[in-house]
Parts: sequence; C-alpha cells; structure tokens
Amino acid sequence: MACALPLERYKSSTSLQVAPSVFRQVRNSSFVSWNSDSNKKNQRQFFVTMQADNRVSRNMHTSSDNKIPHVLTVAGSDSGGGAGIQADLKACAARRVYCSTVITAVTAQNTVGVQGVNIVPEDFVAEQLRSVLYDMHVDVVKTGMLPSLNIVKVLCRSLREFPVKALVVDPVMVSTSGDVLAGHSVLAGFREELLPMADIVTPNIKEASALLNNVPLRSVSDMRTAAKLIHDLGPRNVLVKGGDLPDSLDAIDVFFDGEEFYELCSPRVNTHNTHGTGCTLASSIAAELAKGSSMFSAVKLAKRYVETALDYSKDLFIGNGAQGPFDHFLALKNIDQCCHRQDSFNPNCLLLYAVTDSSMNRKWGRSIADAVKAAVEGGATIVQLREKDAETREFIDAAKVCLEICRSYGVPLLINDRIDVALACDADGVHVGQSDMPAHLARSLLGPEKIIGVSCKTIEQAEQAWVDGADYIGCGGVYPTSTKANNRTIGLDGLREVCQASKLPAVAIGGIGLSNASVVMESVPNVKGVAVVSALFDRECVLTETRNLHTVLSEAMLSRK
Ligand SMILES: Cc1ncc(COP(=O)(O)OP(=O)(O)O)c(N)n1
Ligand SMILES: Cc1ncsc1CCOP(=O)(O)O
Ligand SMILES: [Mg+2]
Repeated sequence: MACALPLERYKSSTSLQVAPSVFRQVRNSSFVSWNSDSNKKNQRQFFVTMQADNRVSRNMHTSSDNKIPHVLTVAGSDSGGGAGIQADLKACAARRVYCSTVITAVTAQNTVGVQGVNIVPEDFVAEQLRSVLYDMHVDVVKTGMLPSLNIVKVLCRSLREFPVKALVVDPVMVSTSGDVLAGHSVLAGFREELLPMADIVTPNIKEASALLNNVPLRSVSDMRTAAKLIHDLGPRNVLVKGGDLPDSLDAIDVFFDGEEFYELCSPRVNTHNTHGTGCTLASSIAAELAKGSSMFSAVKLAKRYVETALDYSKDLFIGNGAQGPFDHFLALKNIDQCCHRQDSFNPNCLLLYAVTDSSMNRKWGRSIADAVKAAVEGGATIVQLREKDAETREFIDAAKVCLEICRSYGVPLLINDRIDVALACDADGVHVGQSDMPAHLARSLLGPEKIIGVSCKTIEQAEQAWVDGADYIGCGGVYPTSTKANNRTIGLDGLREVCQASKLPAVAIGGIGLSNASVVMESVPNVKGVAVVSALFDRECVLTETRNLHTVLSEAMLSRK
C-alpha cells in the first residue's frame, strides 16, 4: 500500500541510494540481468521504497512551479536517427516539452531500410515503464512501435495503474521502407486493449486498412469511412493520414472526433526526406496536448510543425537511401528569438487591435514608430503595420523599430499584406485579405509559430481560413469606413453570422471607435475585440484615444462575465 512519508524520510529513503546502482547494472549488462537473485532483491527494494514514497514524490512534482510538460514515448529505437524514439525526442524538444522514453525494440536501420530488429523482453519494457511512471509526473503517453502482443498488454496494464492526461497511439506497423515492424498478433492487442484507452489514434492509409481487416482505402471518402470504423473500436479521436493516397496533389488527412469529420488539407511537400513524419506528428500532438491544447488544436499545430519542418528540410542530404530524415530543429533556427516570443497565439490579444495608416501619420506629422509607441502605451493589445504606400526598405526599417517597441511591452506586431517584410524583420505574423497571398502559403513561408490573420466577410471564407492554418479572422467592415475604399459593409448581423460559425477567434473591423465599440462587444458575444484605424490614428492624441478605448473595451469584457 502506498503511504505518505514525511519529507525527511523521503530524502533519506533507500530509493535514492538503491536507484543509481540498479541503473548502473542495467547499463552494463544484458536485458536478462534481472534474473540474478541480488538484482531481484535490489529491484524489489527499489520499487517497494518507491511505492511507499510515491505520494510524497508526486506531491513534490505537482506542487513545483517549474513543472515542464512531459511526454513519455513508448517506441522503438531507429539507429538512423530519423524515426522512432529518436524522432520523438527531437520533436518534443523542438516543441519545448520534456520527453522520457521506454524502448520496446532496437532496430538496425538507415535510409535504405531496416536491417535488423531486436525486441526488448516485455518484462524489461514493464521495468522501464515502472521506472518512469513511479518517479516522474507524465502528462501524455505516446506509443509508436509495439512489436509484440505482450508488450501491448504490459503497456495497457501500466496505463491502468498510472492514468495520464492523454494517450496518443501511432499504430506503427510498417516502416517507410516497407519493412514489417509489428506482426499480425499485435493488431488484436490494438483493437481490444489499446485503442479503447486512446485519446487519439493516428494511422496512415496502410495502418488504417490493417486495423480494418485490410479493407482497401483509395479515396478521401474511404478514409472517412475508415475513421468512423476505427472510432467504433474505442479511441476518442481518429486521424487517418492521407499522405500515401495516390493521385492527390494535396496531402489530406481526415480527423474524426466521433461527431464531425474534418479534412485537413495541406500542399504536398516535394521531398524524399519524409522518414519519421508519422512518429514526429504523433509526438508533436502529444507535446501540444501536454502543454494544454485541445485535441483539435493539438492536431493542427502538430501538422503545421511537421509541414514546416519538411519544407525547411526538403533538400537535406543524409544517407543514400530512398527516404531521408528531416531536420526537426530548422524551424527554430532563430532559437534565441523564439524563446522570448509568446509560445502560441493568445486570442485575448485581439481585444484592442491597433492598425496603423501611413497617410494618417503623415497628416498628423508622426513617424510610424511614434504612432505605435503611443498606441501600445495607451493599451493596444496587438499592432498591425498597414503601410500601403511605404517603400519596401523604409517599411522594413520602420517595422524593426516598431518590433522593438512592441516586444518591450509584450505586444505582438503583425504586418499587413507583406509576407516579405514580415520575414525580413522577423515580425510576429501577418494579416492577409482575400486578394492577398493565401494563408496556407503564408503559413508555409512563415512557419508554425507565427500569427496569421485573414479578412473574412463570409462563413465560407472563415472556414477556409481555419483549414489554411490561420490563427484568427478579421471580420468587417462592420460599419461604413473611409479608411478602406470600396469595402462592402456587412453590419452587426453579418459580423454575428460569421463569428458564430467561425472556428477561429474573430476581431471586428470597420468604422469602430469609442462610440460603438461596446455595442459591437455586447451584440456579438464571441467576438474577441475590435480592430481600429482612424479612431486611434486620425486623432490628435493617439495615447489618449487608445486609453479611452481600452477602458470601454475592458468594461465591455467585465460586463460579459
Ligand atoms: C484585423 C484586420 N482585419 C481586416 C483587415 C483587412 O485586410 P484586407 O482585406 O487585406 O485589406 P487591407 O487592409 O489590406 O486593405 C485588416 N487589415 N486587419
Ligand atoms: C482595413 C479595413 N478592412 C476592413 S474595414 C477596414 C478599415 C478600418 O478602418 P477604420 O477603423 O478607420 O474604419
Ligand atoms: Mg490586404
């Protein structure tokens, strides 16, 4: 029976003294070393002590402010470093999540194929699981290669003993080179034990077919049927990956949450460096879940990350085989800057969205930087540089200065229309309209971390923005405006209709200012904020106008609660 022990007892308990020697013996000997009597004794002593101290150690972990999201991967090792445990470790590190590992098999593998597989005895898989789960607080477990039915059973037993926040199952069966990694008997374990426990399962076309007694999958419609049938086996969500679907220009994955189907479409990256994409995707989903994302955002973020990494690595040359690995860290080339940027988009920053205008600044004799500084000092929560007639070089220079100002206030800075300028100054993102660069292309150029907003007047456009990987929509013009010529006004009703249907957070734009901001916030409950040009920048004092608008919006938010 587990019991709570005082901290002093924990500190001096034998677990801390026994553990290192136990681990040394494991490292210096073969897997069967546990058969010796003395090791068995040590092992027993180790876990009896760990069990007794379990509550104390868990309390220590959960109370810590420095807790880092933690994924445990249960998978096989790939000596080539592209897939398996190695891909999982890299993906989690790139997504800034701690990753512990339970190795189920050691493969001799490279970019040509799998030359050998050594399955770890199930007792020792159980041993590794105990070592991690007794000691550490694991948020999410992700599974990859589970080469025997007994290993599946051992894992399920551990998961019942140590429930985690989420279980991500990548039902690895065949390597990219076509080598079999899990025999037929494992399928029964997946169907009967593991899948019913899974929060998501991520089969590719071949794996989905194998899980369903080899039904052929040839189209997106077949993938939908398969997703539904796999869902019937028990997992809460299913992602059928369509990368291998023949005759398709785009890569289409089908996500099914038990109620709705979503087709996640992305342009196919033309590269041979795809070894490890399945492992990386599943680990990245696990990482996002560990950080607290909902399932659907975790899937979208993970897909976005994998697509970006593939695109960055398309010309990489590692190994002479047909399918090379990709570089999980290239997207983080600018790792220092990434570290002090916000981790992911926070929709609350849409509350007071200040959009600059060069002609207004000229009229009032201000530089872009002066206008931006006054707006962020006054409480703008996000800034967009909308400099329609600026020269490119001038625009980049001004954007760099504005970025420094915004970063010092922790306010994101986006660039209107100009993806090139956003890249050149490393802005936090872009805002694009229906006739600008499509959001999915902007995403592939900017990478997974940047914020992308899309102007939408219709439900269909909002749906497309979401499919394209945007973070928010700008919806309007709500009221008539003279800032944007020939812009159709959609009114409060149009705003409400689009916002209610949108899966992305929305900000209202067009003719909004002090006099009507609270009406907008009150009449459209799920609008996140207002984007404003003239009410801030076509005024004598930008600071005062922003402060006043901030007060109005804060009050509107309070009255929503
Ligand atoms: C937040 C926000 N929403 C909408 C727009 C308009 O963008 P677009 O339709 O591309 O028109 P231009 O601003 O480029 O004239 C926006 N800029 N910001
Ligand atoms: C850029 C834009 N997109 C739709 S309306 C609009 C202009 C908003 O400007 P203002 O806040 O001055 O009405
Ligand atoms: Mg535009």
